[in-house]
Amino acid sequence: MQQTLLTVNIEQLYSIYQQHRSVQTDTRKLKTNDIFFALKGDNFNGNEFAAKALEMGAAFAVVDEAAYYTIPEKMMLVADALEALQQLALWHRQQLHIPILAITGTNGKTTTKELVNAALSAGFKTYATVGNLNNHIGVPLTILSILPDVEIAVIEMGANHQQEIASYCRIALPTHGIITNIGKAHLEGFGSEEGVKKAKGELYDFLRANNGTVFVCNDYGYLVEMLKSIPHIITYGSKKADYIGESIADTAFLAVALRGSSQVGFIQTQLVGAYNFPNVMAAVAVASHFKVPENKIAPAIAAYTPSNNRSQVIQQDNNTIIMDAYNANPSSMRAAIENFAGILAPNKVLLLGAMMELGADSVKEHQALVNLLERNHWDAVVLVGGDFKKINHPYIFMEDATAAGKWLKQQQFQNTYILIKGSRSTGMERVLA
Ligand SMILES: CC(=O)N[C@H]1[C@@H](OP(=O)(O)OP(=O)(O)OC[C@H]2O[C@@H](n3ccc(=O)[nH]c3=O)[C@H](O)[C@@H]2O)O[C@H](CO)[C@@H](O)[C@@H]1O[C@H](C)C(=O)N[C@@H](C)C(=O)N[C@H](CCC(=O)N[C@@H](CCC[C@@H](N)C(=O)O)C(=O)O)C(=O)O
Ligand SMILES: Nc1ncnc2c1ncn2[C@@H]1O[C@H](COP(=O)(O)OP(=O)(O)OP(=O)(O)O)[C@@H](O)[C@H]1O
Ligand SMILES: C[C@@H](N)C(=O)N[C@H](C)C(=O)O
Repeated sequence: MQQTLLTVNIEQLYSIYQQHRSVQTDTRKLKTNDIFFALKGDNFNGNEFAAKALEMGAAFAVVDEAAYYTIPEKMMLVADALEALQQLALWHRQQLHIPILAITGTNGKTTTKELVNAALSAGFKTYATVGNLNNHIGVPLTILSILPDVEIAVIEMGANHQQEIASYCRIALPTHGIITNIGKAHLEGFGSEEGVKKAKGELYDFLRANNGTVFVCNDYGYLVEMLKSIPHIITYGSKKADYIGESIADTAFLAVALRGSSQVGFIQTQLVGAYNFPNVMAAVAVASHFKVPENKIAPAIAAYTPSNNRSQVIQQDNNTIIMDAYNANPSSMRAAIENFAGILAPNKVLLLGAMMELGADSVKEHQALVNLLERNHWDAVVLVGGDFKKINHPYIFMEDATAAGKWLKQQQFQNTYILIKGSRSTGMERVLA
């Protein structure tokens, strides 16, 4: 059926959305009455699934190829289904008169988002990004999941190139923002750490131009330098800040003692690593600012347990395994190794997978990690795959995580702390499979 491509009739689409309030881009996850958006990806053309989505019980489908506009009464044909999804999200955002806190940064976005959401939920009806649905599809899907009774929303924004955070801000219209930190990740797309700073700074640019509020870790001079002309600034950190805490991290799990006038008190977290200190403090600052009762903040943060191989602690026989295999980049690797070095434990072993998406800096960054490792004594170090193969080091090298796992089983370590970390695609969690 030949049809002219249409621009989005946003009011009609919004009226359909208001009847169902559930949007899906994947037939494999479809629920009855979802509105299906046919996206194009590397492997499939979502348009091919639109009719099937309706058969499966979708209420409506948005397609962007005329050949698939086969059931006009239940379909809308638009020029670009992804753009339609983003426009619908913006329209919905404009109907929500609530604070929206955007969180970006190199490391700790998901953990900070979860902690902030946990702390805010102790006083408000909240909605937060699920998992790390933080990109050009995930951000609009997150906004469209905010129901009318939500009082505050927390939205994670990821990026691997310039102008990406700016584009998400134009959809989410955040009123508040956090850049967790700036480090080395996705250098392939950002070019350099300076490029990462510029890209993450797009959140501050938006808040600066829109009378927004920034929560910032005052310990990071490079973030403080970026705050010029931000209308409202709330600081947290280990000294000289609106919310001051002390990190107590001599066991695997971080504890934080609040100082100054805060009544939040002492927080025993279930998070490994002193590097989670600013993530916890961000949650304290946000919840306190929004006036969540102070006696409810510490229990809410303490109850949060990480998942999905993000710094999870696993007891196996009498060994303690820190499974941090969700992702890796030079900054988070450095933080994890330095934290591991500081843990008081008799025996320590590291299995580290290669880091991805580092472009021209990749070999240099892998070499820098080896130099860092060499500053400490370890009982064993296994480096796995990728650019670890291209550098000189005194450690064991394995081609992949499966081989590293076989090696680990043969060792029969006792009373040992074992750190497992690597980029997503190295799948270092397979070491324990
Ligand atoms: C487009 C899409 O949603 N793809 C998802 C799909 O992938 P698959 O390979 O199977 O299919 P296609 O992409 O080719 O599919 C085209 C469409 O067809 C649909 N479809 C396919 C088969 C079928 O039987 N029925 C169908 O309806 C399909 O759903 C598509 O709409 O499935 C995968 C498995 O579930 C998904 O992983 C894949 O999702 C992609 C990756 C995606 O972008 N999902 C977002 C919702 C999201 O937010 N994902 C996050 C990861 C975000 C991330 O990596 N963030 C980075 C920084 C951001 C960088 C940004 N520039 C970028 O490039 O993304 C970070 O470091 O944090 C997540 O899933 O966790
Ligand atoms: N504040 C921090 N500083 C350095 N590294 C951190 C920090 N917080 C978390 N990490 C490291 O990053 C890993 C992933 O944490 P998290 O998922 O919260 O980050 P993220 O920025 O959301 O990553 P992604 O965007 O890939 O989901 C942790 O397991 C830990 O190794
Ligand atoms: C998983 C993705 N968000 C990410 O962090 N990528 C880095 C390069 C990784 O694979 O660890």
